Amino acid sequence: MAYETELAIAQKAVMAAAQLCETVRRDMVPEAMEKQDKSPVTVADYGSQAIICKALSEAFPGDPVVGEEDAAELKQPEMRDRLQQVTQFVKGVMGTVTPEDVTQWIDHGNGTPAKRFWTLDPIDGTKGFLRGDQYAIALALIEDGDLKVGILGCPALDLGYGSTGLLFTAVRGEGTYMQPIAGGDAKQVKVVQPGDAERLRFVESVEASHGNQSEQEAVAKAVGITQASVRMDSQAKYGAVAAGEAALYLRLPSPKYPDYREKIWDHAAGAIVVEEAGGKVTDMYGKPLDFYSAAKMNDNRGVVVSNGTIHAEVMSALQAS
Ligand SMILES: Nc1ncnc2c1ncn2[C@@H]1O[C@H](COP(=O)(O)O)[C@@H](OP(=O)(O)O)[C@H]1O
Ligand SMILES: [Mg+2]
Ligand SMILES: [Mg+2]
Ligand SMILES: [Mg+2]
Repeated sequence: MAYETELAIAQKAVMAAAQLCETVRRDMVPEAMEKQDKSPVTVADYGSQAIICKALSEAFPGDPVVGEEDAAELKQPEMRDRLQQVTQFVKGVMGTVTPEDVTQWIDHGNGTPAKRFWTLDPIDGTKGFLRGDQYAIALALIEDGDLKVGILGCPALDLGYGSTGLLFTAVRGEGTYMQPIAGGDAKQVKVVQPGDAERLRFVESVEASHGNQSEQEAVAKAVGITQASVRMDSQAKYGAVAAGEAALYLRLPSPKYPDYREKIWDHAAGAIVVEEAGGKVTDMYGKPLDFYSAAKMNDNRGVVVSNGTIHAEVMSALQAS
């Protein structure tokens, strides 16, 4: 199997990060700290990035990591208690560590795209995490401009499989697998097959400002989806499409933020998980997502994720609208 070592190490790291995130939600009411761009971050986002970056830096010291968070704010003197808190949670998962270790590991995630690199969202859907809803830990390996490995940990996702917490893994050319985070067998998953009317559902963000819900509804209707959307935070939406529980995920630019550009860590892991399950991922104009030029996907607008068979129809509906 290709990328066996990468997958094993990344999967173990994502599992450990998931354990930290769930511990934070169990032990405290996580509080949002505000980043410079006004978006929220929590001790769990920092702890998760520390754990995963440590594992990657040890196993693959030459690979840059393009992660969402950095430790600049956490290193400020007035943040000492917060850093202490993050350190305690990281300790709980991996034993002895110092605050300096933690900030160094987090900053290992300040890399830039290269011939081969990882991209990491330590908690995708921080707002969902804070609300007690869905969130995901998303890690992907990009080589020569192509997604090669993706790991998507969804600690609060169940999809009716009887155990809460699902992990999706994908290696290019080798399919997508889903397994319970709590332990158990991995099974291969496939997107919705044509004609499966019951699963012809669409998913979108809970946060209205992360998309354009009225246009998303109109497009879904135009391609024959009659059920109301399922709203879900984070890349768990990609998991739902990969597992065949939804046929479409629409993320159209919010009219409130016309200049917003999607970030690679918000889509990389999810995209390979869906593609390897037989689905298709493009921007709203049908262009492939650019995961290698920069952290911001400057030349893409919106994201459309489908089971593949309805993709062309969705593109026509978008053109018409
Ligand atoms: N105006 C906007 N349009 C699209 N995505 C946005 C956005 N503002 C923030 N986001 C992204 O939406 C992600 C959450 O996605 P979702 O809405 O699917 O749960 C956030 O990831 P983080 O939570 O990792 O910061 C953030 O990167
Ligand atoms: Mg964020
Ligand atoms: Mg994110
Ligand atoms: Mg995040």
